[in-house]
Amino acid sequence: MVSTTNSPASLQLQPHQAQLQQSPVPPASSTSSVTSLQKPQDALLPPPSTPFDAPLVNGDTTPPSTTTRPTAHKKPTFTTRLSRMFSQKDSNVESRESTPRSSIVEKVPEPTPEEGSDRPRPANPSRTSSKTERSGMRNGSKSEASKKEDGTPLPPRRFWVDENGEHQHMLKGVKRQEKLSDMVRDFLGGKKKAHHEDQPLSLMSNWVDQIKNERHRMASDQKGGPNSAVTLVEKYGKCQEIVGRGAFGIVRIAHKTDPADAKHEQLYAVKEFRRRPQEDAKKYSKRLNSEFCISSSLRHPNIIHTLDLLTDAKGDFCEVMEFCAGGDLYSLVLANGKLEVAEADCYFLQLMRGVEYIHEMGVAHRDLKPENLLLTTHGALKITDFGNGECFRMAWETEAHMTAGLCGSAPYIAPEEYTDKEFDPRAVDVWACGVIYMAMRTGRHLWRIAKRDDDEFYENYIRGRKSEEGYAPIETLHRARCRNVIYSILDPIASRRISAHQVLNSEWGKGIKVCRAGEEGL
Ligand SMILES: Nc1ncnc2c1ncn2[C@@H]1O[C@H](COP(=O)(O)OP(=O)(O)OP(=O)(O)O)[C@@H](O)[C@H]1O
Repeated sequence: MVSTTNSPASLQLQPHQAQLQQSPVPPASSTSSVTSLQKPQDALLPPPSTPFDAPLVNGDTTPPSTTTRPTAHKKPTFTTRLSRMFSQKDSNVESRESTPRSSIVEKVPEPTPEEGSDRPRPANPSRTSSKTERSGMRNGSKSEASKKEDGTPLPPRRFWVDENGEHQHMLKGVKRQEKLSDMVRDFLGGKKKAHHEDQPLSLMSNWVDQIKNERHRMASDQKGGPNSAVTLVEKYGKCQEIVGRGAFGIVRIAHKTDPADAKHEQLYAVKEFRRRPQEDAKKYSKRLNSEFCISSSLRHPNIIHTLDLLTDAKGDFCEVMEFCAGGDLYSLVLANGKLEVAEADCYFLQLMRGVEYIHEMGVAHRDLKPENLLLTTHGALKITDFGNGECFRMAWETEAHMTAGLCGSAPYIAPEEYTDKEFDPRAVDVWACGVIYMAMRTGRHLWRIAKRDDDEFYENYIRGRKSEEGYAPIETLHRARCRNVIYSILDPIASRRISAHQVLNSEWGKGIKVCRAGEEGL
């Protein structure tokens, strides 16, 4: 039986994590120097960080250590490794299936002859299945889990399965942020520090500098006060609390009172764009317009709904979006450690639906990462931040344009981006989705950077995926059909990688249950 609650965070290692630790991480060289600052979740919080994030400019072919993207300056270099949080119990027990060797992902492109040995690995036929394991979590109503045996209240559950087999999410962004604040306080106060400082792939690594940096920025923000543009305020209400920070902008909640019912407020997220250093007015407005043009033309339950682009009193552009009160996926994983299997699967499927949709529309995101996946309180996932978005096919075209250059955050960047050759931007989005899925399932990154010479974890992966044993972190995904899809997504040969459409049509993809909120985007 598996708990479905927000289990108390602990610092336990999972087996594959222990295994990972045995491999010393190469000294933080190129990757550490491009570590990027992550977004804070609210005004109280320092920005959570992934240790190896490196936002890189589209078209920038310099190595990550010398990224030229101005946004990288917001994210300081970190070498300090802090602790991470893992669920105390292994709450991710999932079904083990016996799948015949031939049963791999449907419609997975056939390997090219020269790559024949490196293909989605067959299932281990010795794996057994069990009904209990298949359920993957404790069933029951929300109230059922509200008290412990001794009568003391349990923390509210973020995920559970109803008796009818449907699951539900209940996310409290603010609560999670409080938890993160506590963690920050602990770290600053010197508590819990040493235990896992040296975990190389921790999502929690390298916080301290970010915390300092964030405090500094918050102090300077308070001087300017909230956005006060009349038109913006009139249309969407007053911008108040900060819900997030990006590279050069902050995101606030605007509260608009319903004219028909003064008791009701409509909330919007307002992203304020700041000009990057060395960005002239023309470039600035072009950047924002292209982000706005892309995002406002997309309508899908799993894509953030962008409503408007306005300037505020200071002349800064502000993008108005629907507000997602559940926070972002990064904070969820950071605060809770690895997610439940069905929970992660639900988010993953929503992500793939969003990605399939944008690809059909001729748009690649090019910066998919948990920070850019927003959640509603009921668990609808929405892709946001099209600042690096790319139109690879115009409406009148049938063929996709290839692209070149590094773009995104290091742990999520596909290997072909490090080559001089042009590549399909859709495939790099799909690669990032595979890394994101693994982050949800393990609570950590697979590697710092997908470069064999620079990252031992990635090197091990490339070797492992060809071997009978497979790659340990992926092998912990007990369902063969799931593993096969993940291996097919994380195929280092981009031309062979499966598409979002194929993921959705795989045996595993078709079997994933999405919650109602996720179906409807509510
Ligand atoms: N619509 C929204 N609802 C709720 N929170 C949001 C919304 N949009 C953004 N946020 C929060 O703000 C954070 C920063 O937003 P976003 O990624 O769009 O900024 P950015 O400047 O483009 O970031 P970067 O360029 O660093 O990737 C998000 O990670 C999220 O936590």
